[in-house]
Amino acid sequence: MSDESRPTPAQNPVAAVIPAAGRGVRLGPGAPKALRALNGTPMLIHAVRALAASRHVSLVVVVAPPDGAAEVKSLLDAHALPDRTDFLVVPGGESRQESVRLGLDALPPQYGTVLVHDAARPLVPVDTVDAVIEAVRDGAPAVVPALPLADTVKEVEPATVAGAPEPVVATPERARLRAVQTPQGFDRETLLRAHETVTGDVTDDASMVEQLGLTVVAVPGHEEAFKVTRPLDLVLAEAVLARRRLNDGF
Ligand SMILES: Nc1ccn([C@@H]2O[C@H](COP(=O)(O)OP(=O)(O)OP(=O)(O)O)[C@@H](O)[C@H]2O)c(=O)n1
Ligand SMILES: C[C@](O)(CO)[C@H](O)COP(=O)(O)O
Repeated sequence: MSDESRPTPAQNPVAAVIPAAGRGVRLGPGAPKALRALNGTPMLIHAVRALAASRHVSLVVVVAPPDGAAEVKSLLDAHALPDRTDFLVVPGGESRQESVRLGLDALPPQYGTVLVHDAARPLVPVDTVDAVIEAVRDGAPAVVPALPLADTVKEVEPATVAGAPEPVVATPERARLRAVQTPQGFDRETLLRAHETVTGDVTDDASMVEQLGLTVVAVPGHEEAFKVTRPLDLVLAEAVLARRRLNDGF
């Protein structure tokens, strides 16, 4: 798209969909993961603030646990959030993919750029959010924040019995691999088409766009955008928040 035909930021506002309807099975027993506290504040509130910190994001759609929409609305009302951002809450579904689709269904028509961000990545820095938005506004139909890997990765023949040794079948060249984070950013029409067209299990939204045959681009991610998945991740998240408080001097 030429610079002249590209919509200005005012003509193309950004909405963020935050799927937060997961149970958090890998985190262990307790409340749905997004509602668990990090330093006394629900993980979801951290994630909402992280996205609303971008001055480009004017709407955040939270996809709540299926029977938790009223609770999530009360949580949003009870916590300080930027006045310039609008908030919507919708109930989620059985899978991440279904929850994202339910969030997309709630989007008003004026939003041409859409971010999809895991509530489980509560500490993503605003610079990462803005880098994704900028790449979409520069014309990419789909953008992911991504980091190089620190471990060597092996492809295995998965064991049929848990804990049994698994034959290694390949070692992909690590320099070409990236660990992909969120927010993932999209031209709205592309993301809607992907969700209408692609069936089957996927683990992120960008891979649905890849299945349409379109190019997805990666921009630098951030180590603080990690996903809170297992109990040790909670320890790391609280340590990051403590470090931020020290650096901010309060
Ligand atoms: N039915 C679902 C499942 C997941 N998610 C959301 O998708 C994001 C990434 O999912 P994940 O980290 O796997 O969360 P859970 O599904 O809660 O984790 P687990 O697989 O351990 O249960 C999370 O913000 C989660 O709330 C969702 O909105 N709806
Ligand atoms: C979308 C995602 O965070 C990109 O890394 C990831 O695929 C989500 O996986 P999960 O198993 O649903 O947590």
